[in-house]
Amino acid sequence: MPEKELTAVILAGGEGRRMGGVDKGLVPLAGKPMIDHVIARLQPQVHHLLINANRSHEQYRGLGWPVVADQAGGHAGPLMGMLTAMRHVQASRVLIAPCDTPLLPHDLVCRMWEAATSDVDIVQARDRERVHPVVALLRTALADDLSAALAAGERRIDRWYARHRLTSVCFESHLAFTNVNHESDAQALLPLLDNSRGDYPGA
Ligand SMILES: Nc1nc2c(ncn2[C@@H]2O[C@H](COP(=O)(O)OP(=O)(O)OP(=O)(O)O)[C@@H](O)[C@H]2O)c(=O)[nH]1
Ligand SMILES: [Mg+2]
Repeated sequence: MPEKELTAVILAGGEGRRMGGVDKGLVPLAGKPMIDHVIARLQPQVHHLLINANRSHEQYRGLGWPVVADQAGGHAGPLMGMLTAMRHVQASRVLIAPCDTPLLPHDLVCRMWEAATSDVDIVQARDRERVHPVVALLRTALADDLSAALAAGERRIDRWYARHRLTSVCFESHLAFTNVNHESDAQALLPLLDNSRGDYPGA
């Protein structure tokens, strides 16, 4: 079981360029903002949620969770969202997830937590085909190291992860990490969204 104060930080700080510059977390999907689907998946699994966004703060706050902007502007990418998350959370680990993966596993947190042994700094999610590094459980004590890496120009998650004690947890369903990058991805997801048990067709 995760420690009492585990927080999930949902990264919604991107520019949504492949969708014409929209605020992806707020794009309507099956009648609610995309990030609401992510919240619905994560809320039962953690103790607190935090939304990391760089615009539309009023709307995000309206969803009922605190909202924090990136520590430094300039759209430095997901690593900057991760740094922001680490700086805002007191606990030793923080769970990170993107705002555009509405089908996250129901057992995400407990499986990631199990893998976060004392000799592991970073747990990332994977399926049988690929890793999903934006779904991760990070040791918050890495904040200074990440801050220095970002200041030195690092923007690649995989390269920063590789400098630390990293492990992966494999989830069976590749659909669980389906993410929305284009308008057509959102359409393709619609039939899967009402399957609340998480055993998706084709999984
Ligand atoms: N905090 C923060 N999060 C970011 C930033 N850039 C991307 N993200 C988040 O990282 C996750 C994965 O990013 P993408 O799927 O590339 O989303 P995006 O950058 O908004 O979209 P594109 O502009 O089309 O690449 C999403 O949850 C984004 O919100 C950033 O500069 N800051
Ligand atoms: Mg991007």
